[in-house]
Amino acid sequence: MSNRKVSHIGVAVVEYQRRFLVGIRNGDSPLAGYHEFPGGKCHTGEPSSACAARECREEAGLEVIPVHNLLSVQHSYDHAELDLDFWLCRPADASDELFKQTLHGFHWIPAAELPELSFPAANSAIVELLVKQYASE
Ligand SMILES: Nc1nc2c([nH]c(=O)n2[C@@H]2O[C@H](COP(=O)(O)OP(=O)(O)OP(=O)(O)O)[C@@H](O)[C@H]2O)c(=O)[nH]1
Repeated sequence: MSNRKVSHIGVAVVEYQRRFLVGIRNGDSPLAGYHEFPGGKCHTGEPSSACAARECREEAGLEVIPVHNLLSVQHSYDHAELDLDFWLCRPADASDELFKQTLHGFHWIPAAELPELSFPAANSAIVELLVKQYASE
C-alpha cells in the first residue's frame, strides 16, 4: 500500500462528430511523447469537471461544456499516484469550423483510430469505452 500523495486529475474527452481532441505530451513532462486528452491537476476545491474545461481552454484554446463523467480511474505511475476523472465534453460553439481551427497541436481523431495511438497506461479503459460507444455506425 502506497502512502504517496494522490493528485486529482480532470480530463476533457472532447467529442464532435465521433472525433476526439487529442494532443501529444510535451518534452518536459512525465510521459512526454505520449498522446493525451486535454487535462491536468485540479486546483484545491475545484471540481474535476471545471478542471477539465479549464485545462482544455488553457492547453487547446477551446471552450467546452462538460456533459458527464465517463469513467474514473486510479492509477499508480512511477512519477505519481493519480485519480483521473474523464469527462465527456462538447465544444461550446459546435460547427465544422472547428476542424479548421489550429488548436495548439491538438487534433480531431476518429474514435476508431484511438487504439492506434500511444496513450498512457491509465487511458486503456477510456479508449476501449470510446471505441465501443463511438466507433461503430
Ligand atoms: N492531460 C492528460 N493527462 C493524463 C492523461 N492520461 C494520464 O495518465 N494523464 C496523466 O495525468 C497527469 C496530468 O497532470 P499534468 O502534469 O499534466 O498536470 P498539469 O497540467 O496541472 O501540470 P503541472 O505539472 O504543470 O501542474 C500526468 O501525470 C499525466 O501523465 C490524459 O489523457 N490527459
